[in-house]
Amino acid sequence: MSAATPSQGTYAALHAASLADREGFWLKAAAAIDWDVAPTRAFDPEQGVYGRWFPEARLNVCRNAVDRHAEGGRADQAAIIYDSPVTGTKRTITYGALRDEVAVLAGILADLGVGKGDRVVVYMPMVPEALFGMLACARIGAIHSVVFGGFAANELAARIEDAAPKVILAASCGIEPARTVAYKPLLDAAITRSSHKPEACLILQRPQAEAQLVEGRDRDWAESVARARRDGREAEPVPVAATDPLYILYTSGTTGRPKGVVRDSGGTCVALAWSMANLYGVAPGEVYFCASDIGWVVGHSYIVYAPLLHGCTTVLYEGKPVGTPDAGAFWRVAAEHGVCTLFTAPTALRAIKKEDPRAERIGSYDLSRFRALFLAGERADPDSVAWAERALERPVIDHWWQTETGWAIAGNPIGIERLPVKYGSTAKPMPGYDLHVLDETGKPVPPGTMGTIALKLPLPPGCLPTLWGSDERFRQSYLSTFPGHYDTSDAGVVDEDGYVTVLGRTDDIINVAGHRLSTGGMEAVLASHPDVAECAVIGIRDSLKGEAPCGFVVLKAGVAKDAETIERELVARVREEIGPVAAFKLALTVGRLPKTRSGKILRGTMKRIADGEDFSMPPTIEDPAALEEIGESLKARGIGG
Ligand SMILES: CCC(=O)SCCNC(=O)CCNC(=O)[C@H](O)C(C)(C)COP(=O)(O)OP(=O)(O)OC[C@H]1O[C@@H](n2cnc3c(N)ncnc32)[C@H](O)[C@@H]1OP(=O)(O)O
Repeated sequence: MSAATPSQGTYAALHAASLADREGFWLKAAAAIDWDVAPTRAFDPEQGVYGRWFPEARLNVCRNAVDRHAEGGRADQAAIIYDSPVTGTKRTITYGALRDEVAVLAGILADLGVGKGDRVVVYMPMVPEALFGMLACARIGAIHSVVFGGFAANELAARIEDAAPKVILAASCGIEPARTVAYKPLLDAAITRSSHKPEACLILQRPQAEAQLVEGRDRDWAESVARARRDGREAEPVPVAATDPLYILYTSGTTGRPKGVVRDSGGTCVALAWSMANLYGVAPGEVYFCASDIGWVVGHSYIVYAPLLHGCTTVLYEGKPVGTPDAGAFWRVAAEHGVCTLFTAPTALRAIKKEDPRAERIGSYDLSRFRALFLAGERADPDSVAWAERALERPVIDHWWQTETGWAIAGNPIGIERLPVKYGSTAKPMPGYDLHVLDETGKPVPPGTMGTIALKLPLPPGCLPTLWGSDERFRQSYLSTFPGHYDTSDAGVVDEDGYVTVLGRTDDIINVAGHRLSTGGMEAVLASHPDVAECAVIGIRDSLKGEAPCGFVVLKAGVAKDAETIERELVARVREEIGPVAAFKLALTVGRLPKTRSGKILRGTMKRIADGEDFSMPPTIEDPAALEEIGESLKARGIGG
């Protein structure tokens, strides 16, 4: 069995080598993967939109993540530890058992007519069957598209419409600490709204809320598995091209439908296996705990694929950082399962810090095997990083990546060399990333100067090669602003030492509790209210969630309904249309929106006012009094200076 071992050399030497000798660097990393046809070259610049990784190679991702470990001495090692405080359940699934579960489910999918290249939507909470489903797709070369459970039917419908799945895997419900979320009515509504209809849905019935099955379309998961086992039905891994898609994961677009980020098979395996040893410093056989959700890219990469590709045990945690039952939950899990590395979002850390400011709960647990805490998903505030360092007495490492990249753009590769931590910075670019900070004309800015962070093409393995069904949208969205570069749409600086600091988005995306959300999408929902004439949504600073959305609405002339009722309706409407994950709780009725003389709404200045920051009056403002009115309406709700 091959498994990535940490690369020799310093960070600087490796990063330089990855750019100077792309072929040599990534072909060496590719040795960690079992190929059906091994790559003879790493990159073909002539294929795809900007080139493709491992163009002639073939492999099966599921075989690499499961079978080779089951057959290579890890059959009795835990592959997945499911720990669910919300249901009071714990379950350990060995690599041997995982192989069986996945092979049977893959057989069921194949019997439902799913084959190589077909799409399967997965709308499931954090249960082992969701992972079985993802891996079963990979086993037969089907493309999964997981949709986060906190999205409403409309968002699910948009994803079904775009991915056109043959089959949908779903659970009857998800379990939030305060309520059971019935998934099935959302699924049924989404299928009704979508013009594309799946041929079948496989429904995992959970006892907390069993679902009504639709005859002729829905099948019971447990019954299907029992039947397949009885019939000895299993599917073997199907080799696919390294360039074939492994999955599609949708992320908020600035306008209109969500963008289907495509992840390929070969590059993903190589990059993720490399990252486990070199970035996270984790060895095969160790226990890795990524406290995110399989609906996000972090969950795809570091709950499912990377730990399993690397022969680790992955912890699948169905709970929250606080309240299930307390702020010691993560430390309890880490101690109980012998976790070496925890990866979570800064918002989770802030929630723990708020409830247990003196970090007293940590002392109740044996964290002797715990080595490092990694943070990503949003900017990590220095206070929380310093708090965690003091409390854990371990490295706390912020790193930066995007749904599009699938793994870290910048980080502190403790498997190679531990770089000094600079609070607020995500350290240095990872191998393969040729990172530049550019001004609006595309010229590099001097160190320490803010600009847009752009990545010179090609992107390294594991990053998106395109958007599902639209090379043109991919080019327009990411490659057109700075020719020859991928535009991250994140603003930031690189300092004299090469440290990267990400400061915020350059588009209308906001980050709420580590969730990337489009303010444009929320504005569309507000504007659809019959009483709303115009609106603007901004992200305002939130001590817990990083940012929280705030909507300003101007009502149509002659509306008789009181503003408070309309504001309540608007909050409900966003929850209904986008989902609870939008965390849209604040709508403010104002007399007018501040605009430039050319009619552009001054969202940036409104945000500075809401965040209590100094601002200068934009010289092109139509009427300065409109900004004062925004300040007053915020102040009336206790927001801003
Ligand atoms: C690096 C590339 C990336 O950025 S990938 C994305 C990385 N981001 C993450 O991993 C997300 C990190 N955040 C979290 O895990 C959560 O926000 C944590 C910190 C645990 C807090 O969770 P919670 O208390 O539920 O707050 P929230 O803001 O997430 O939730 C808002 C409302 O949505 C609901 N919700 C949440 N998850 C689900 C779900 N799976 N199914 C159904 N509903 C869900 C929550 O219950 C909450 O609802 P409510 O408004 O309180 O009623």
